[in-house]
Amino acid sequence: MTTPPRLSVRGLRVAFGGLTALDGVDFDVHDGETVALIGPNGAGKTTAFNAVCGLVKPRNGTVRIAGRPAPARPTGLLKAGVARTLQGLGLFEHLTVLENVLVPLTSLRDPDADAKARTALDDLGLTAHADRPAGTLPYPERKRTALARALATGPRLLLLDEPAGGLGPADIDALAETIERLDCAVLVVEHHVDFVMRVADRVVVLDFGRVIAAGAPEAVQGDPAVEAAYLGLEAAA
Ligand SMILES: Nc1ncnc2c1ncn2[C@@H]1O[C@H](COP(=O)(O)OP(=O)(O)OP(=O)(O)O)[C@@H](O)[C@H]1O
Repeated sequence: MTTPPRLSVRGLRVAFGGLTALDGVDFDVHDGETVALIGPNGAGKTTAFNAVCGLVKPRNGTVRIAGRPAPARPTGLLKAGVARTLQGLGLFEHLTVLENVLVPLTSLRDPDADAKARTALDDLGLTAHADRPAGTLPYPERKRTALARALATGPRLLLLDEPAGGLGPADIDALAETIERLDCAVLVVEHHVDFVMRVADRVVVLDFGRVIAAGAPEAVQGDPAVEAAYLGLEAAA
């Protein structure tokens, strides 16, 4: 029997009132693979991400994690080995960096919570900031705190919504190195084309709620439909 993909999305359809945001979207993410979901503004990337996280309820379609229906609640997702970072970061600004990273580990009642949180902080160069309230840190460090919080749980599937957004070149480079070191499955929604081309094993391109191309980054980059829909616009900007 073949192993099911870590994440499998089939026939995903999401509508907001009369607006169809996603219309029959299929994609998979396998263990050890980084898949980027790209597309122009309004293409449906965040909606797809939110449907995978259970934040948006699809009208049709399925989201499966390792062959099982994806849990909708945050703790259920964590137990299924899924961690995510959101565009808005969602940090508890008055809690320290360490306390923020401890939050999901505590909800999982992990007996090694403290050691895992400190290791994640160390891995992301945040140890010196461990006892500072998260809200007092500069944006790149707050963003790394959100990533540390996700990585501390040891996810099998990591979902990243615009991880490079708002970062400068040095921080984007460090982020790419961090992602390249991971051995879990990664789904990343991102606008930054160079970053996507660097970290993604496969790229899925959405336009008007449909998948218009999927494949290796170089193949997708040269696809005329993609150039017209997204990369062309981006290059002309
Ligand atoms: N909560 C909502 N209510 C109504 N319409 C929504 C909602 N969320 C998204 N949409 C609409 O659904 C479509 C897809 O939006 P979505 O945010 O998923 O696109 P995106 O590809 O992530 O865009 P961006 O790159 O700008 O973040 C857009 O037309 C958007 O206006």
